[in-house]
Amino acid sequence: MDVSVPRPAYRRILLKLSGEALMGEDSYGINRATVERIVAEVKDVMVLGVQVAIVIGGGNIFRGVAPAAAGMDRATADYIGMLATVMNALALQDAMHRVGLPSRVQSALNIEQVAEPYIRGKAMRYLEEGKVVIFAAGTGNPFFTTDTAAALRGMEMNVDVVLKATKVDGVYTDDPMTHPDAMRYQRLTFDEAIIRNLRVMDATALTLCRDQKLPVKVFSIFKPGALKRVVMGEDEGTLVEC
Ligand SMILES: Nc1ncnc2c1ncn2[C@@H]1O[C@H](COP(=O)(O)OP(=O)(O)OP(=O)(O)O)[C@@H](O)[C@H]1O
Ligand SMILES: O=c1ccn([C@@H]2O[C@H](COP(=O)(O)O)[C@@H](O)[C@H]2O)c(=O)[nH]1
Repeated sequence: MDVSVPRPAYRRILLKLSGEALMGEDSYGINRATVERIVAEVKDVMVLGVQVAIVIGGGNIFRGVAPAAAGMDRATADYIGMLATVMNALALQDAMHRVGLPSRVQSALNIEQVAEPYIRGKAMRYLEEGKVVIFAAGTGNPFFTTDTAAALRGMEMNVDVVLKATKVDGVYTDDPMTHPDAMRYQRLTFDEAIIRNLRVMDATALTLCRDQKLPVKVFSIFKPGALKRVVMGEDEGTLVEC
């Protein structure tokens, strides 16, 4: 009889949390119950000994390319978008603190009264100490996205995988929100995702991950227990790899 306990498939992960995932059923902002549920899911994988770094999006508050930003200088709109991710990061950290999950926020924009600056070595040490590191303000540069920040920080942190937690349960042949007949891939290559313009993740992020051979798993953060199933290597979401 095999009594071995199943072990996580990954030692260190970069979880990209869509800002919109924090809205829950609301149409805007941060839904407290939703944040608490996501934090509980993160805690479930931390107790398995998995090191967790998070890049948080800002789409629930502000997007540089959204209609709300129309007419604005693009770089200014993007800085507003990055500041939105800082708000999400603080809300996430607060919820982690309330359940005793140690975490640190590091910001790519200098905002030292609010969050530590991004320092790679320090972030690595926090991960080794079992703290969640939440990366805020994306890459710190306008004209980028938090998906690209996830690829970048994932590479810098030497993670095993980028887990893109979003509203849909994987990569589809077309946007499933607008094409209900679209089919989900179980796995596909970066080149296929880029050539077919499957916009679940932006092309810059996909290219970075492809070049560094960093796999990406796309899954739904709204599906209870999905994060743990992904971490345990179970069949969940879509794997994008070389
Ligand atoms: N081929 C595709 N397969 C799956 N999803 C797709 C595809 N094309 C477009 N999408 C859309 O991509 C979206 C993923 O975006 P998500 O909300 O995670 O965006 P984000 O910009 O990373 O996050 P944020 O909400 O923080 O701005 C899904 O809502 C989905 O509707
Ligand atoms: O590196 C970055 C990351 C983000 N932005 C701006 O922030 C918003 C919100 O990020 P999402 O990835 O859409 O969640 C984004 O639309 C950009 O305006 C940025 O400029 N640089």
